[in-house]
Amino acid sequence: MKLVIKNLTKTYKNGVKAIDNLSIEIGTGMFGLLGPNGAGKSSLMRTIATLQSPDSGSITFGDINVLEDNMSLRKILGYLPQSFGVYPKMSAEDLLDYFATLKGVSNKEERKTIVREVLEITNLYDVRRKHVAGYSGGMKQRFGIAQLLLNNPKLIIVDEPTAGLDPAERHKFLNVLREVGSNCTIIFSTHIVEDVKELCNEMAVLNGGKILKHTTPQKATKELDGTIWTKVIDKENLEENMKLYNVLSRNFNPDNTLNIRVHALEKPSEEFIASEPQLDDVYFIALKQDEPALV
Ligand SMILES: Nc1ncnc2c1ncn2[C@@H]1O[C@H](COP(=O)(O)OP(=O)(O)OP(=O)(O)O)[C@@H](O)[C@H]1O
Repeated sequence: MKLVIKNLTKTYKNGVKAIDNLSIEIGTGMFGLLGPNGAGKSSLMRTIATLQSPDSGSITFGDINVLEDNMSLRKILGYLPQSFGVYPKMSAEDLLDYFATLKGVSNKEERKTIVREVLEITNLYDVRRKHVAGYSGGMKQRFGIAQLLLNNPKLIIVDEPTAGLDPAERHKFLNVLREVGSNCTIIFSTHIVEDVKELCNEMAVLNGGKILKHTTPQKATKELDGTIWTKVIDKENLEENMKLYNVLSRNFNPDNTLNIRVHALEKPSEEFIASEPQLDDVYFIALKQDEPALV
């Protein structure tokens, strides 16, 4: 099923336009929504999840007119907000059983089956009797996925789920999403480029409430072939290099020198070395092109 968003605009009461005439189509699979803090990711996700109304525009998912028929969407929606709040002192198994009851699974045996299934998918079966309140950050996020899977959703929205997870937990979490994502639409927001690279078959860069680029990770990096260059510089020379070249990013080396990455159609000068394009480059180029020109 396809999610189709047309001319969506959302302005908050304080006057901030968080979504600005945004249009996009998202098909089945893992879709990564990449953007810096304040880009409008959560605003877009909350609007799709029917938790807030836009000023104007339309959203459809398959045959469902999302803005006019909230309930039909909610039945097939799984949503994991940025922070899920405080968990009661209940075991994961009991809490999921309770959530399943709330979601309308009234038959006890049916609940038992679905709860076991979602615990297994999220790798929490062995710790099902532990209190969710005592889970690690990564386990809590996987529990978040377990709860949203209870109604077998066709559209899953997860808002920055890897923020604050250590590398091992992040890896486990992404594996769970990968497994879940094969036959539904998952929209996954993040400011970690690596998440999108590892997980998503499609992606968009969002900033200022607008889609700056909609592409696939493979296509986007291929487009940059032959245009990314690196050079080692002394940190004192950064400003000068920033003036001369289109510097996308810089990293410190152990000897306190800097490695700069530059975008240019031709080799900018002799000292530069050609470099393989990375998804980070795609992200920084999209954001830079959106910057107002410096006067
Ligand atoms: N309830 C609200 N009332 C007023 N302004 C808001 C509200 N929610 C978000 N904003 C503003 O809207 C803009 C977009 O915020 P949003 O949270 O959607 O961005 P985001 O990309 O999810 O950022 P983050 O990664 O920091 O969560 C920001 O300028 C933010 O301050």
